[in-house]
Amino acid sequence: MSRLLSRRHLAAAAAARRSAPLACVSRWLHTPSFATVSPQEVSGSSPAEVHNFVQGSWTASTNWNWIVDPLNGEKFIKVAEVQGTEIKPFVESLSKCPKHGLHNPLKAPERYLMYGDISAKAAHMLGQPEVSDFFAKLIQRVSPKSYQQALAEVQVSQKFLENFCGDQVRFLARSFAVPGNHLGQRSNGYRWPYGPVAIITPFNFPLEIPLLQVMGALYMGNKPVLKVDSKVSVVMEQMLRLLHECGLPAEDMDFINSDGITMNKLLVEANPKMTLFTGSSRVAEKLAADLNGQIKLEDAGFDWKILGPDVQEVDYIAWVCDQDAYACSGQKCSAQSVLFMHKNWSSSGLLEKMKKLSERRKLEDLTIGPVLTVTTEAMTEHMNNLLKIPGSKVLFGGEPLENHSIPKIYGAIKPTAVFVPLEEILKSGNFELVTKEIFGPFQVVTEYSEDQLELVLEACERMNAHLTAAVVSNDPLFLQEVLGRSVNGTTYAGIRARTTGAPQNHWFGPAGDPRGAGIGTPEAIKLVWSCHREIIYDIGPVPKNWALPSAT
Ligand SMILES: N[C@@H](CCC=O)C(=O)O
Repeated sequence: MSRLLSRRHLAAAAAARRSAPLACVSRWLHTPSFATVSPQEVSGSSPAEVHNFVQGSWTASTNWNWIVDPLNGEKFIKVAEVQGTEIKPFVESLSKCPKHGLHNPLKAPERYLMYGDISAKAAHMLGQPEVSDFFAKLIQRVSPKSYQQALAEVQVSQKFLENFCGDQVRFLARSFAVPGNHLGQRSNGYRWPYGPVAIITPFNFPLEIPLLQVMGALYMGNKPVLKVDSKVSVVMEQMLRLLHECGLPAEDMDFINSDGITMNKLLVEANPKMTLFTGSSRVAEKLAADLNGQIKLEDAGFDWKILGPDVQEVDYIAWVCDQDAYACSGQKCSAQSVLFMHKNWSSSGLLEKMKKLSERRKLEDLTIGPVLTVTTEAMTEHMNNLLKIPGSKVLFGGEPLENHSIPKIYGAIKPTAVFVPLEEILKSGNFELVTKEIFGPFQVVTEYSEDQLELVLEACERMNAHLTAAVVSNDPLFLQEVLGRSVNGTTYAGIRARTTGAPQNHWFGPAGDPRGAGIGTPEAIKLVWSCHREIIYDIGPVPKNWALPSAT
């Protein structure tokens, strides 16, 4: 089936190349060898197809789910979504993997080296300009963001793969030994896989999140089934083809497209030993209950930034605020949702500069664009609710984007900032509303005076998701105070602090929740994708003078 399908694909691709006009031919010439789509060619008249991969083969399904182009509403990608009645091969595939995994420190250790080699090849391939360009453009088609933002995602993924070349995968599974109490006894601590696992990832980082998580799972010896939001799964489908070309064994992981209900059914039936979920808190809580807590989460964040009393580098900080709140149209789980500004900044011109920067953003280059999970009406309604709070006002934005063909199901709004007084934010009737995460280009701004830092810290304490944060100050005592009394998992501190743009070398993940997952670093991989196993060797000899003790 696999060969058949991929041959069929290649034939179709070749036919497309042959019949294409000259401009298209040159685009196809630049399409990488593993690819079955061309980012420039995908359209209503030439739709892309996304398949599933299970038990070593590419498969279709009885049902195609059409994805619409977020920029014009045209049906442009059809995804073979597995139905509830079709999950058997996926259940069987996962159950083929034992709990002790495909490899572990005492079984098939050569596979750690194999994954070092696969990573080296994949890093090299992804580093080729035509390949990174291919992925950046494909990301742009399904999760509209500027070319630079899309490319950054590819570069983070490429560097991550470089980090785990050579011996670096086996070093992830480094064990330790502690001397025992008597001759022949010692304890060894090992990083052990979970075996069959599942990964569910969202639309906003179509490559970075699924790739980093799936590779981490594989490195530690697990067999994952991966489900990416169907709106963007074409990107990871193409990446999987690249990985196969780089030597990823076909049986090591499965790739499924389905709706949430079918995925839930699969999880309940296949019973993976660990599920990693990245996405909304609502779904996260449901999964945690359905899967009896066998889950790790990287859920939403109402991420905050505090500007300290020392006003400096206003232009730079305005630019970072603009990037943090509005790059990718605010659709990063790390996006700045609230800005606490010390009163010293009021006369610095910061807010005017932020307004000017937000006005540079335009749909043509996707520096602002469609919001995939919140409609324009919902964002406007949220803003109007905030405006009912005494003392609140629109600082800038607040209007729908104009002259576009973004379909109604998606949102389209100008970068928006709403001011709400700090005392009002803290009132119990308002707090939930003000700290509701809007996954779009939307932030709340407030101000605090010297004696109100307590209130700011109280607000941060009362929030219930603690992903990223920024403390913008070079005052060491201020930093110490704020950092010592907060919990966010990825916190930037200092005058250049930001909330977004964590590369592969910064742990990225929430803190303050025992289910919190991380992504990117060796620590994140070890924590999420392996558990501790201790083997206590006690091989003797039994002392010559040993005598039977009395009963205890
Ligand atoms: N690197 C991205 C987050 C990726 C999510 O897991 C950011 O910093 O916004």
